[in-house]
Amino acid sequence: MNATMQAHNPWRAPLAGRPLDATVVIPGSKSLSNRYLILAALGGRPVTLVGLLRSRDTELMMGALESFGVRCEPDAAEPTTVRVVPPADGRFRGGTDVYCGLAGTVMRFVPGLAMFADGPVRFDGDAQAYARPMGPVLDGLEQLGARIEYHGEPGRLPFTITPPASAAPPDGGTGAGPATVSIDASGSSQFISGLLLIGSRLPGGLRLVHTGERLPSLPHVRMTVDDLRRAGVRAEADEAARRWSVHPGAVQLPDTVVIEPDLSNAAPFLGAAMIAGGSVSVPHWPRRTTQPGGLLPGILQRMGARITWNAMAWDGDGPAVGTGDAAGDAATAANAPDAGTLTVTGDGAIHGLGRFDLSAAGEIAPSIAALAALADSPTQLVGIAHLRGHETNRLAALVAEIRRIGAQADELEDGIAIAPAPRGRLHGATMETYADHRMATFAAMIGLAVPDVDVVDVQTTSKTIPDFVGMWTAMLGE
Ligand SMILES: O=C(O)C1=C[C@@H](OP(=O)(O)O)[C@@H](O)[C@H](O)C1
Ligand SMILES: C=C(OP(=O)(O)O)C(=O)O
Repeated sequence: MNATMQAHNPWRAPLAGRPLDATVVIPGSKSLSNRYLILAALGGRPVTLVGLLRSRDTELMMGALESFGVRCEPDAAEPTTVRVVPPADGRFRGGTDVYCGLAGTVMRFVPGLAMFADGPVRFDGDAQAYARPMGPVLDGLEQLGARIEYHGEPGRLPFTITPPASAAPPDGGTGAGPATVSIDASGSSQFISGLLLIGSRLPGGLRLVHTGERLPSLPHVRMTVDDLRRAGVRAEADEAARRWSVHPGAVQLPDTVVIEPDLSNAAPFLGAAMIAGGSVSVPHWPRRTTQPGGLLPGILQRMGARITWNAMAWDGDGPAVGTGDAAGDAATAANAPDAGTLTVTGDGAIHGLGRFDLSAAGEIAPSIAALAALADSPTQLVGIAHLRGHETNRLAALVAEIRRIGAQADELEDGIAIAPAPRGRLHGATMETYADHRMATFAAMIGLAVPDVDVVDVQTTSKTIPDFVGMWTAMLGE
């Protein structure tokens, strides 16, 4: 079915007929995949990425890198293994076009690479991407000496970046000291990550100051710092002062990097166990992670789920090795593998969260909102004003779709208030998805409990999941 037919033929979300008993293998993390692709491109020798996400956002990233002269070579037998070969002279090709689609990680991370191109680079994306904020990351590049020409609205796609002659920032060009850049990243953590990723390639390194009141998605900034360190870069964070610094030097990932599953994309599947009852297991769940999806087990537990990791109970922060024998517990913890199987078990009862700050993990808000709409008490998700600049205005979209099925929801200044109705009072509807992958998985979750839910353009899930419908129906045993 092509995209036009999809739009006219919504997908009937399957109702869960019985409790679940499924294991779901989740593809690689979008955020880690696109960071490692960039760090590999900035290196001096090839890197093999194992478990790379192959979906629209990572294809767009690889397309962008290839237009700069980087080679991305998927393994013929295993396409999620990709060898990234940076240009021999370390210089990116300019005079080229980058298409960002609707991918925040492409539109906010790739402009920094244009600093090292040998000519101007023009950036464009989906019409809907023109609404996403871009200004602060581009202001940051201007502070580093780039020239930005906006072809539409200032601070938005499309635009052209002309790099400085030597990627030498005006105030740090001699390499004597770091360039200092001040930006307001309250609209997206990706503005910070996009600048930190290139900091070590600037002659004197980079000192970055966030001037705004709020900083969303802090785990994603920590992920960037962690990944830079993995690539041998000295990076420091003073989160209290909202300052980061990256020392100048080479970027080189290990020869092989294994990518964790996308824990945020696990949310609809794990949440399904709570809605339908029964269990859903996700293998390869890391014991420790920088992904914000690492907060999911704790949140789902609070909403009433029973959680285990490798058959050990979850204590809110991680696997509890609670046998009561302290010495034995310490030994078990030390010997625990780096990854194990996370299992969520539910009985259909879901508790609201009350007032809950989700600023650390805004990208899982749609999945939590689906659970909240089916819960037995209200939830207010706060700290997520910046969701208005995600793939769509997610606060408005969630309010519209929750009301459409007969529950109550209202936009707050920095979030959404959800007042569930008893499940029997909810009713089916054709649910809009606004070209937003997470609004499609939100609708699929609702459809597990509410009959006759049709999902418009379910294919939009391919932004970060290559075969959502196949995975969902397999989970349901259909
Ligand atoms: O750096 C990243 O990989 C991401 C950061 C977050 O962006 P925001 O800070 O704009 O929410 C997140 O929502 C997005 O899905 C991925
Ligand atoms: C906000 C998201 O994506 P992006 O990387 O496009 O910002 C998301 O995946 O929820």
